[in-house]
Amino acid sequence: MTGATRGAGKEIATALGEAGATVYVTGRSTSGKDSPYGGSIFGTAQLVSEAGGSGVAVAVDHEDDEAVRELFARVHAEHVRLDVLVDNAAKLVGITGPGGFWEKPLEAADLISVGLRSHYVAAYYAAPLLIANKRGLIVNTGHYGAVSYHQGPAYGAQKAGADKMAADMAKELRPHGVAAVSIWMGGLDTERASAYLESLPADKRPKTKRESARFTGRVIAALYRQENLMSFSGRALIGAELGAHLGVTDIDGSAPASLRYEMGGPPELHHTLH
Ligand SMILES: NC(=O)c1ccc[n+]([C@@H]2O[C@H](COP(=O)([O-])OP(=O)(O)OC[C@H]3O[C@@H](n4cnc5c(N)ncnc54)[C@H](O)[C@@H]3O)[C@@H](O)[C@H]2O)c1
Repeated sequence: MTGATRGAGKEIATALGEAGATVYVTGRSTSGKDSPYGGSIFGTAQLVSEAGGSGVAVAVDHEDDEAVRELFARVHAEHVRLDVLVDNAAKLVGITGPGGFWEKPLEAADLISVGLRSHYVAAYYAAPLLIANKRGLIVNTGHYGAVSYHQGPAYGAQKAGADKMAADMAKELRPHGVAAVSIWMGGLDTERASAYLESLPADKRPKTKRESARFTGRVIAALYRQENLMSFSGRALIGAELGAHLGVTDIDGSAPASLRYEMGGPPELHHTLH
């Protein structure tokens, strides 16, 4: 689980812990004090273990290819097998706020590095382990911004790129029984997103119901258990629709709403699944 000190990654990791998984939790922060949003790899690893799994904190900067190689070498040395890679680490800096992309910090483009290139690098080192297992799943955390305007061109390129990367990886991994998908999440009340929304005037805050990233983690766990896992491979999937298909509900028992008709989406599940 990459990029799991806080936000979506923390909740997805915890849900995988609920499913009994050993989860290698990556990120840079070991103290939670180096980000305004808090959160550390140790904090998340503890949540995974408290949820019923086994959390392993590994400090990894996903800009550092060698650190990523060492991560998977460690997974191999300690467990030999790997079932699921969730690629989620994302450098979301300078993206939000008013103005055109040229008026915001150039750092926004770093999302292509940590958020897209980093997904490729993690999958590159994870693939041999997943292939050796003869069954596996790579998930890129995604969003409707892949097909509609959301937070500008860097965000859109990263989201569309992550979907295409999953599709093309899926083609090459299929003969090995390894699936690759993107799962689009709706609006989440993460620490970073909540701080941003609170900075907006009340009438500018989105009215759509939020979903939890724990839900996404539960959907990933359920997807991995499907006998027909490979029939999902290569697709961008709206988490709310996939959850409904797999019978997964959110932590409050509700069914998150698909935002397909507000924000666009990929082909509907029932069009291509059999
Ligand atoms: N928050 C939402 O509402 C929402 C909705 C849909 C999709 N998403 C997507 O989910 C993903 C995660 O979003 P989030 O809201 O949890 O963001 P976040 O900023 O809260 O979390 C990003 C994670 O990536 C980590 N990270 C950043 N740079 C890193 C690096 N160099 N090395 C290692 N880890 C690094 C951070 O430490 C953090 O753990 C993003 O792609 C985002 O666009 C978010």
